[in-house]
Amino acid sequence: MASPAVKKAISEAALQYQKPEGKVFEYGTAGFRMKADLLNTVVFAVGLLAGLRSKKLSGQWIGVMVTASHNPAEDNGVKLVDPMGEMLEAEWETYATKLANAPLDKIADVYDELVKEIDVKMTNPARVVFARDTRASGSRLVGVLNAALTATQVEFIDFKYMTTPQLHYVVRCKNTLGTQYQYGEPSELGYYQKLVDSFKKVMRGVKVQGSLTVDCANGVGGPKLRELIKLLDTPLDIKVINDDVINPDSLNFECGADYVKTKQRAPPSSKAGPLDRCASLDGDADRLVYYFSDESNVFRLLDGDRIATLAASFIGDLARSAGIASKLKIGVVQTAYANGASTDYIEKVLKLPIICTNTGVKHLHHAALRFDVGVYFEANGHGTVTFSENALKAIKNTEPQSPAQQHALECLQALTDLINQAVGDALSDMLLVEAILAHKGWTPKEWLGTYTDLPSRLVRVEVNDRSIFKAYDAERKLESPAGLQGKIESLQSRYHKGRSFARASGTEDAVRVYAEAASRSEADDLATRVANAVREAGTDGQQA
Ligand SMILES: CC(=O)N[C@H]1[C@@H](OP(=O)(O)O)O[C@H](CO)[C@@H](O)[C@@H]1O
Ligand SMILES: [Mg+2]
Repeated sequence: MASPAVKKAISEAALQYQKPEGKVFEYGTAGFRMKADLLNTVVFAVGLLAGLRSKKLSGQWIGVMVTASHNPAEDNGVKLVDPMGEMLEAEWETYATKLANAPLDKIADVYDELVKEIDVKMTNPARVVFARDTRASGSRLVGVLNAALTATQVEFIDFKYMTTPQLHYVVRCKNTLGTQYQYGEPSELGYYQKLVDSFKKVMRGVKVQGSLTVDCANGVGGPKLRELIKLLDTPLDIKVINDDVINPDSLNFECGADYVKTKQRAPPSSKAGPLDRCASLDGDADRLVYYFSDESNVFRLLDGDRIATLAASFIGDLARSAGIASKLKIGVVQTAYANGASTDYIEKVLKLPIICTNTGVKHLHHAALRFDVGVYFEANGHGTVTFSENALKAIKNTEPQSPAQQHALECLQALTDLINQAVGDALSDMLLVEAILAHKGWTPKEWLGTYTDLPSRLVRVEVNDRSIFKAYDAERKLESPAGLQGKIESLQSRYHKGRSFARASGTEDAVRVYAEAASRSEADDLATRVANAVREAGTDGQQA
């Protein structure tokens, strides 16, 4: 039970805020995310829950990240990070939703009910670390978080500005400090040092060709990348662009990974020439996509599917050279949004198993852990590679019989440090891609040449109530509204290599339609037709 003093402190602190009328909050794919003006009471609730989560886990550090990633500058959001740097456990999402929707004059009672329901030992310590991206509303929201943590007597550290993956890193470091699993120094400098040291090891004997232009979405990734570059005295010529964090409106505006992926074009500000290697981060630097203009000035995208195939093929080759391929189950995790050509390439050329999961990295991460080396990326560029205990042991304990084998083992060892094990991380993924291209001696052109993407189209359809769109089979099919799935299947069967699906977005009030087919016009046509069918099904109820 919460003490009367704590309940009183919660009630008093809560009274400073006002709940937006008629708004129902839900902890979704990426925590809570909406217009920043509406978030005070939500952040307050998340602060309360973070303390409870830590107490429930005997005082392990819990993270709170204030960010709305690739959303417009006026939005913001908040999400919780579990002790090993993973996303919040699913069951606790419902507690977050419950607390966020509690009326303010009852919030202390709802908090107390949760303490009983979850069976939290209130005498346990509670520890929280938090950080935020560069959004203007961040400082106000961090103030609210501070008020909730103070009211519930939680020990906390404010890491100020950080990328989302940096905060995940710090959480994992804090909770493994002094153990045999110590992940690194729990500081921003510790994060850079780990990346820089491992990158140097991976790069032994190889050289990066040409420069890399990195578009930082005018978000927190810009200043952080500059810090990383300062420490990276390895020859890597990085040109940082779109790193304006002074003008708050520039965040994600006509730049960033989401812009590049959805518009399938480079940011207009890009001055890169033909065949120049370019990359874009998103607003909180957990997504990365690569691209370039070819000789005919045609834009070429190298998205998350490409990063996954590149990483899987490289790690597979290394495991063979290291003589441990038979001990490692390497697999790839994708979502329905993965381009069909990438799926084909993984199955037929790389000959690796694939798991398809629901959208949202927590689903992919979870599935990746079923492999010794689990390569997971969403097509939009969010992902990483996980290594199992068994993989780490095999890499560490194998006695090399030749210099080549030793080199491969050392390279694999360094990769386990270079790759962020907690969560997808644009800066870490970028160094990974640079290292692989250097090892393979590839320009982006050779990388693109591994397979040919099927033309695809993503359409956003606004409907009255997206909750009626219920998906199954890793969101590749719809069970309701009745009859819609049949229509989609009949439409896609009319196109060569046609594949289409629709699902309710977890982060926006819309239904997303994806379509791919053998040609651009067929993919566009299929997307339009399925979108029309979705629109009709979404308004049927109202017309009747
Ligand atoms: C098609 C697409 O890109 N969907 C995104 C988007 O989810 P939706 O549930 O589709 O809104 O935001 C998620 C959180 O950032 C991200 O994980 C996911 O990949
Ligand atoms: Mg992001």
